[in-house]
Amino acid sequence: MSQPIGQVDNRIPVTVLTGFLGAGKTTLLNNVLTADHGQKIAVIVNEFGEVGIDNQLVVGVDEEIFEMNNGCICCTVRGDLIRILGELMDAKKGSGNSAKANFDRVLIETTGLADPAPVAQTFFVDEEMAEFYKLDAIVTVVDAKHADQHLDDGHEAQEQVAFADVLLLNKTDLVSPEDLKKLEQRLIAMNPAAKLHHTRQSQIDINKILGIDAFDLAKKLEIEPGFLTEEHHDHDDDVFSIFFREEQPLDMEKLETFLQEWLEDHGTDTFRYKGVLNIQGVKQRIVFQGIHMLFSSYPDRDWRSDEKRLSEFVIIGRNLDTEWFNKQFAGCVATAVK
Ligand SMILES: Nc1nc2c(ncn2[C@@H]2O[C@H](COP(=O)(O)OP(=O)(O)OP(=O)(O)O)[C@@H](O)[C@H]2O)c(=O)[nH]1
Repeated sequence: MSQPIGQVDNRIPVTVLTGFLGAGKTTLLNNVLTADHGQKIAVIVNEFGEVGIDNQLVVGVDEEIFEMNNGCICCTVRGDLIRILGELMDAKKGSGNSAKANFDRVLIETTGLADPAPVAQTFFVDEEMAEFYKLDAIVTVVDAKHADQHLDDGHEAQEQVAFADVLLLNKTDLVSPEDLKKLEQRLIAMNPAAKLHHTRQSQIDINKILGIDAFDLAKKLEIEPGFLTEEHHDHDDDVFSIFFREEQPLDMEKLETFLQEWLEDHGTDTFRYKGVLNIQGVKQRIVFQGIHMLFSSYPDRDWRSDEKRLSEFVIIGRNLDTEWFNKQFAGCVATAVK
């Protein structure tokens, strides 16, 4: 909803952070949350899969993180999004839980499988939402290494690029300058209006992504004339997730060996795998990150004495053999230390 000319727009700005699985959204979110900007940001995180791993990977800061799991923000959990936004709005207006009122902008990280259009739609179709919130920009993180594959393959990645107000062409360290140029041209052809920045580790001056007043409803209606009225359910139904949880310590080598074996033949269909692991003999949590054939792990903070040590791991992709994975995971439990 636009404001009459001359009237100050006091609405709460909302930034929607999108980008395909593993592109660098959580990395960007962490950069924003740790940057010195003095703003209070209410963060809403949505993950595909029953259990969120991202909430464990988001830096510990004052901001409250609202999690929405078990579904995709653009369909099954859109009700959750509206509820959380409603609660935040009530708190700010003084009629709700005052503990939630301490924010001056909202940042929504969507799952990599989400179509941003219905998320954006939320801020236009409901009058109360539209009066209180203003969609500031849709920021799409693009994985320079895997973008061509994702754009060839799926509708969601294309929508994420087409709907962006800002495109962060991330992971520029993983591709040659020639490939980067080609990809940049492809992105510009798909969405000439978006501002495009090259990034590594999603490093960007936050003034280029927050408070930029870039969302232009008229332009979005040109791309998708049914934007305000249509139901958007263009999902690739073949994509699903497998979740694994184990309280006994794991053997890292066994985990890497079976993943390697799987990826040799199924790397293309294995979009994203990640987890926080309890590894035998290691006093830190091990964060594991994988995207197609590329994976790595690193020690994070020490396990705290007041928390349960456990491993949680999720794999998202197509044609995943759930039975095989469950067996392999179970086989990764470390044998007792001698
Ligand atoms: N080489 C390289 N790796 C990066 C870069 N940016 C992020 N990564 C890594 O890519 C992996 C995925 O990053 P995330 O920020 O978790 O990606 P995401 O988009 O939040 O992932 P999902 O929420 O699972 O869709 C992590 O291991 C990051 O450290 C980069 O510029 N270069």
